[in-house]
Amino acid sequence: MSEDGEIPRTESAETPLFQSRTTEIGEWLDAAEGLTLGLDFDGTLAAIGADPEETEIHPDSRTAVEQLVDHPNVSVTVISGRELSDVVERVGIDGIDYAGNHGLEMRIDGEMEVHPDAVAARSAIEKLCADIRTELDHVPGCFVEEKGVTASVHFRQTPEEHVEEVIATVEALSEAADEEIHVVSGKQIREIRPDVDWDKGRVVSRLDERAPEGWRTMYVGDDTTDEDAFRAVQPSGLGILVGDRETDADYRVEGHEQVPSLLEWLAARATTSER
Ligand SMILES: O=P(O)(O)OC[C@H]1O[C@H](O[C@H]2O[C@H](CO)[C@@H](O)[C@H](O)[C@H]2O)[C@H](O)[C@@H](O)[C@@H]1O
Repeated sequence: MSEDGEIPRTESAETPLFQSRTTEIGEWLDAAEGLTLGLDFDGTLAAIGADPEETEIHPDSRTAVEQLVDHPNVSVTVISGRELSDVVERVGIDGIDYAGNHGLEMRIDGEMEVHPDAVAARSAIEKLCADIRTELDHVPGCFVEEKGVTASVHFRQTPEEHVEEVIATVEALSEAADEEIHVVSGKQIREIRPDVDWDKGRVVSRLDERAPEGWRTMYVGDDTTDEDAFRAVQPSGLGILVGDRETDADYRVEGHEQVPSLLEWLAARATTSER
């Protein structure tokens, strides 16, 4: 660690494995008064699969998060691209905070809130979903997940020769929509979002602002939409990528299979720490 308590950042191409740096990460944790922990859902707490309806939190991650919740100096928030009600149901842990639709919807301290500008665009998103469904009805494996204030167009199960058409259609129909709509890439999906300046990084910054003095923030996620959060935790926080690619995260674990042991390590460390 440097004298000001920050861990020196590395080039993204050489992001070190979390497991190889537990000593310095432990020191970083010990230097904090408390931990604000942000966790992505799909690809992090749960494995990526063909059907988003079938996705479940890994049972060992659930147990580790439940242990973290019991610690008074740890605050956990699950921050997902899924609709808030969906991610709350799939995680199902009381005593933590949740952000859905990349933070356009939040449940903090049990209080629900939805970004007002996103609410205003809801009907435009609804109409766009209907148009995409009609236009792409003939494409096998392509489906639209309506999430209220956003939507995801899935093509994980779509034959390669149709993928370009899916992406081009989503972009063209979004461009032609009555309201300003943004199309954002995710893992084998295109997300349709309202014109609201909000992302997972903004959620993390908000959590930072409400954390007690001296607390530090860690964020764990796998997707490109998690990069906003990795940047937002800098300079004093830590970002942990699930996977291996160019990233602004500080450390990485190889895959979602390693997330339970990362959380178990944190839970054990939080409990034994003298904070
Ligand atoms: O922010 P996240 O919690 O990671 O949510 C991002 C998106 O996750 C889901 O889609 C992804 O997972 C699916 C199930 O494993 C997979 O089939 C799909 O290809 C992935 O992109 C979810 O369905 C989306 O709504 C979320 O935006």
